[in-house]
Amino acid sequence: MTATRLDGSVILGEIKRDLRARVERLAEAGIVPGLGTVLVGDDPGSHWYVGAKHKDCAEVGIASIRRDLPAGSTLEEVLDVVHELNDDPACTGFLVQQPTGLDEFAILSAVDPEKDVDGLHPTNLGWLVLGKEAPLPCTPMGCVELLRRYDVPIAGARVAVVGRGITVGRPLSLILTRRSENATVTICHTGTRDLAEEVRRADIVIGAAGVPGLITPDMIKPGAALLDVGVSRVVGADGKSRVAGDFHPDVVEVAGSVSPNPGGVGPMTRAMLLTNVVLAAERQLEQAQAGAA
Ligand SMILES: Nc1nc2c(c(=O)[nH]1)N[C@@H](CN(C=O)c1ccc(C(=O)N[C@@H](CCC(=O)O)C(=O)O)cc1)CN2
Repeated sequence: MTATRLDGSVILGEIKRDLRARVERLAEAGIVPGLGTVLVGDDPGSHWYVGAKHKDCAEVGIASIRRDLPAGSTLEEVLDVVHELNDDPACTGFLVQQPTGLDEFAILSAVDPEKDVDGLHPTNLGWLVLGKEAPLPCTPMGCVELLRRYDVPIAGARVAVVGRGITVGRPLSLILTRRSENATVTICHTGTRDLAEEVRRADIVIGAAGVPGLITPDMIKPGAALLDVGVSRVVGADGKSRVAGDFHPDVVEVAGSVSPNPGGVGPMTRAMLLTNVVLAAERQLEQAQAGAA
């Protein structure tokens, strides 16, 4: 079987084109969306992610506000920058790049929920639980959008989400069980008695455990769609570091479709971030127009 490649880079390009048109319409109304990022420390991966986000913004016409803090910054110093961005009218939405090595809950809670383009503020996660509209987390929405764009049936599908983290596994399972998605979801984690059995039943498998090669070909139902969210770094026999996903590479022999890694869910995470920034700006325009009427 030759698995279809669920190419996130191609979809990122399409989404950027659509967003550029929406940003132009906002500009006609006098609004320039602005994305703020807060980066703590000198982790090369985090620097790459933040740099990529600002490059994406430039291509779409979104202004960039970048606050880089040195390693060893305190929680208070990070919170000062968060409060500054909460109050900055040029900043439509912002995020604090994770991990910071600090109290992530205190940081997430300090972000103005209306500017929370990561969709990870407790209030916004609460709205998701309640089924109300609010900014949605970027990686989970990226997974759903990737499946939609490649016409992978979601309604009625059995989905195994491997990983129960706050940024991916848990919110993704909530999104997939909304009426608009209508999937049946099993969340697998370190306490799952028989991972292979749970995964083998699934039409769609999301690997979000961060354990390289955890999900092997014998666990895959023939024809299933696989999304790899794992971004562990391993050193190969050549001594070079590379990204290793949660799926064993040979799963392509059994699956119907597979997201490459890199090039799958990562670019979709960036696409959803841009979408959240534009949506936040559109909401702010609507509120301003309603206030003026
Ligand atoms: N505040 C947040 N922090 C983090 C998030 C997040 O959603 N919000 N997610 C991850 C990192 N992340 C976004 O910030 C992210 C991950 C991957 C990519 C990406 O495009 N990856 C490329 C390959 C990169 C490589 O070669 O290493 C790909 O998959 O093709 C973008 C953003 C943790 N922190």
